[in-house]
Amino acid sequence: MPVIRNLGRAASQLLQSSGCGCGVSLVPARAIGVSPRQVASDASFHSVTFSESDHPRVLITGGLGQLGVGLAKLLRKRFGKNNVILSDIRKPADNVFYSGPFIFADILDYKNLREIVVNNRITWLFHYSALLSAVGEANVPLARAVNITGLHNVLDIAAEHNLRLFVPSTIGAFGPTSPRDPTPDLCIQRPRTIYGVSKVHAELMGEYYHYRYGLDFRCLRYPGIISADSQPGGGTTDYAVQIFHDAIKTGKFKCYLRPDTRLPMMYIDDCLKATLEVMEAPAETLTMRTYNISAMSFTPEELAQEVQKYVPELQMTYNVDQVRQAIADSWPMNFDDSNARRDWGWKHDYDLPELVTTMFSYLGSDSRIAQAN
Ligand SMILES: NC(=O)c1ccc[n+]([C@@H]2O[C@H](COP(=O)([O-])OP(=O)(O)OC[C@H]3O[C@@H](n4cnc5c(N)ncnc54)[C@H](O)[C@@H]3O)[C@@H](O)[C@H]2O)c1
Ligand SMILES: C[C@@H](O)[C@H](N)C(=O)O
Repeated sequence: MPVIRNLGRAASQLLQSSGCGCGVSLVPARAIGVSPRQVASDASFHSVTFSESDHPRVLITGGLGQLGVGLAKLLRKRFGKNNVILSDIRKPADNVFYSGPFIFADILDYKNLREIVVNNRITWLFHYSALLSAVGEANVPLARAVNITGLHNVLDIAAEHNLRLFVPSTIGAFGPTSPRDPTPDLCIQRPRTIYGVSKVHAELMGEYYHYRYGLDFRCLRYPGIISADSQPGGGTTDYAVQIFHDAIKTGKFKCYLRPDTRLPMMYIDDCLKATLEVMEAPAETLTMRTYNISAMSFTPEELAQEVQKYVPELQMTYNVDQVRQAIADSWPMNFDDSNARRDWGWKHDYDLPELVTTMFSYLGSDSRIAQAN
């Protein structure tokens, strides 16, 4: 690491002393200039007033997906409601809109994103916008735009404005030639989805900006995330959320992955806790900028067995979707997160039994569950 950091320093010193008079900056070139469009700070969202405090002022992009609303809730508890702005290109539900500041932000609109950061004096950015693995394969040009061009916009704005930037990566950043059981932080990464390719790109670009421009980039590779009060956005691990809803509603679940498909998974509270922890970790504790995090790993068959403790009559059938099966077969089965545990004390709270108990207690104990107990 120090070698690379020194390389970056040496390169900028070389440029600065080159005598070209071109005033080489440590931030990306397009980040220098004046935004032609300035809007009033409260023009497009409601009731945002920041109190003077040491708290970071946070922007979450792509915040209306499976993870963003929960993240906003956690961050608002910690930093104050008005210090956390949720954003997306979709219309928020009433309860989300009235729970704190919300703003329209399209990450493909560089100038607008920059205005939002400037006008709201943003200091931390959580970049959640993305097209996930399955929807990415269904629309590669859009996935490329959102996941790669959008990331470039975010990186430049973050570097220019000295933001602490969190970008989630994924188990999908690995591929069939990666070691799969377990998968360490540093190994071959040759994913075969546009989602995975874009996430490896994000990891590498973020780390490059860190060493080249001093950007405070932090990245966790999430497993498949399981949540009760938000729906997944079109990934390969979505079955592990849907099974709970279908078990309760119909007592039947048709799984699109083979029964023995093992993937790393995590309950949403652990995922969001890890995200906040890595953002708050002192920089000197981070020996890396991209970490695996892990909690549990299971197959559809094992999940069904655990669900059947609550819904014994659950009928699980399989109708394999070749696209998602091929993706899952190329992903890690178990994730090695020993570096996160060592460096900043990562520790998960939920294993499979606690996950299933928590999901059923959130989703309501209807007659099926009552009968089982
Ligand atoms: N959910 C998981 O299991 C999981 C696992 C690993 C990594 N991640 C990563 O975490 C992040 C959040 O995941 P999620 O599950 O909430 O995703 P999601 O698909 O549920 O939500 C993504 C959001 O991005 C928004 N978006 C799309 N195009 C946009 C644009 N041009 N500008 C702004 N927003 C745009 C969408 O409207 C959507 O609300 C993603 O980066 C994802 O790759 C998620
Ligand atoms: C694993 C993760 O990145 C996402 N849930 C997907 O399946 O695409």
